Amino acid sequence: MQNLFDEVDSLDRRCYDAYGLSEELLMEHAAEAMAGAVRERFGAGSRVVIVCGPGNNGADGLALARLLHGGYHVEVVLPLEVKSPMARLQHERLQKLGVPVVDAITPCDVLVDAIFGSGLGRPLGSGIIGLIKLMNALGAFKLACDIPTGLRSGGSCDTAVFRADLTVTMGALKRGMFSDAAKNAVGEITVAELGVSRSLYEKETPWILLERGDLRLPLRENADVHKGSFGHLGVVCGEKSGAAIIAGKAALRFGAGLVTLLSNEEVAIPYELMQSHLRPATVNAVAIGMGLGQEFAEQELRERIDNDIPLVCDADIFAHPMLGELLKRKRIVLTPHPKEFTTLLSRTGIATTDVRGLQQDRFKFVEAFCRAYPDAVLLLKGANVIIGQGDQFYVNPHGTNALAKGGSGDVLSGFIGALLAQGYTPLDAAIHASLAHTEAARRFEGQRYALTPDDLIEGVCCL
Ligand SMILES: NC(=O)C1=CN([C@@H]2O[C@H](COP(=O)(O)OP(=O)(O)OC[C@H]3O[C@@H](n4cnc5c(N)ncnc54)[C@H](O)[C@@H]3O)[C@@H](O)[C@H]2O)[C@@H](O)CC1
Ligand SMILES: Nc1ncnc2c1ncn2[C@@H]1O[C@H](COP(=O)(O)OP(=O)(O)O)[C@@H](O)[C@H]1O
Ligand SMILES: [K+]
Repeated sequence: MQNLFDEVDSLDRRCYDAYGLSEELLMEHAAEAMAGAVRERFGAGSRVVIVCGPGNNGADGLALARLLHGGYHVEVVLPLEVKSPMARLQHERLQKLGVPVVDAITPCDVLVDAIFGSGLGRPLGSGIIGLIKLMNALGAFKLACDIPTGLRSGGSCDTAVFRADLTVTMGALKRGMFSDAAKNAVGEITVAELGVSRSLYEKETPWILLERGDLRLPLRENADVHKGSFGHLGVVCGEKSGAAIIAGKAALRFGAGLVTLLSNEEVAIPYELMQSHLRPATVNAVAIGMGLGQEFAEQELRERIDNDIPLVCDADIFAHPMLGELLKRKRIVLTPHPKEFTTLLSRTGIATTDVRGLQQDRFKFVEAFCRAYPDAVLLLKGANVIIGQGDQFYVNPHGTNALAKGGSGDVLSGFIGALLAQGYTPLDAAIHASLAHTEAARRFEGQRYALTPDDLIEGVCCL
């Protein structure tokens, strides 16, 4: 797990006020970290073009130019007037060293974006937009200083955004770098320590980035066990039975001792799953919503979930009349995709927004929902999954675009249901099922376009 911050200004200030460090010292460390990243990947003499903006992001770039000049063939491009005091100081130093400042970007091995960082405060002008498009079209290795230019701190992107291969971010990980839109821009991310170790630079934060190694599988440790030891998941099987079948198969594969599809009529299902009209007494967790449609009358549905067993709720449940009733429950995991989350937000009166508005401010909307429903666990799907409960938030950035296919979400619901049935808390079930889901996708050996729900289900066999 790593910490995520919505701003680092207060962390920088603590370096000055509590640790007695100076802005210049922090900047030298920032530049040295980028220089290290270049040296690791490119030999002396390689061509490095550094595009520097008016503020301290530009100043970082100018300091980088000083560090590399002599060993590398460095050129600096200054599309805007150098403004901040630190940028002016670094610029003067470059002039004394004779580092070439050029008007146009020429072919190079490394292209560094130090135009804007955390200070991007208004929309990019057309000149900078054109420049970023040109930079993105170049074949060089692309390094972003702190944050790719065009990515705003809330995680939304301007008309153009620098598409980095590597972002060297200063001091700590910023939450905005883990929005869905940011995933196109940030590339690999490394954190530069700025003169004190990260543990001293960072403070407590409610936002956590999940790492692949955080995954806790439902391993079977005791020998004297039977199928009943691993829970019984009921999957409500509605109009589109395929969705419930996928979830059921996923749950069985992820360790649930028994899985029963709760259906209204006889449906053809794989032989390893069971089927029942009523909820068997041993069912200790229920998955509901996937492919539900209009199949059940409210009373019929209520009968299937009428005690306080944990639920995982997906898909059609967010538009269902019973939503309000379900949200009163204590043990519930909600797994909307962005469109479904806009429905959830509007039906709960928290916000009226469309998918575009939601995606521009995913973190804020998740916080607002979790404030209003502190018992519920919310898992907002997307390129970077957000999981929240109360005032604790986690981001799972490990999914790939191979998951962008019908049925991937049904598999996730099945995995969550399996962990609920095996006794995980709703929050742990959401976290570890999500990590298993993304890990299974990453380990798939075929092309990204080829991953099917069955591949994901098979994928959890060998994590
Ligand atoms: N504060 C610190 O202690 C450290 C800061 N560092 C660097 O400093 C950066 C932040 O520096 P700044 O706060 O100067 O911010 P930036 O360098 O990101 O940009 C601020 C400048 O750009 C202008 N600007 C903002 N949006 C614009 C737009 N759309 N079009 C044209 N001009 C625009 C502002 O008026 C201001 O002059 C970080 O991203 C990081 O790279 C690092 O050196 C590490 C230490
Ligand atoms: N580009 C992507 N990168 C990473 N994960 C993705 C991407 N697109 C979709 N996913 C994941 O795939 C799943 C899709 O779920 P959902 O849209 O509910 O599908 P369905 O309802 O068809 O099963 C979610 O877990 C989501 O986070
Ligand atoms: K930048």
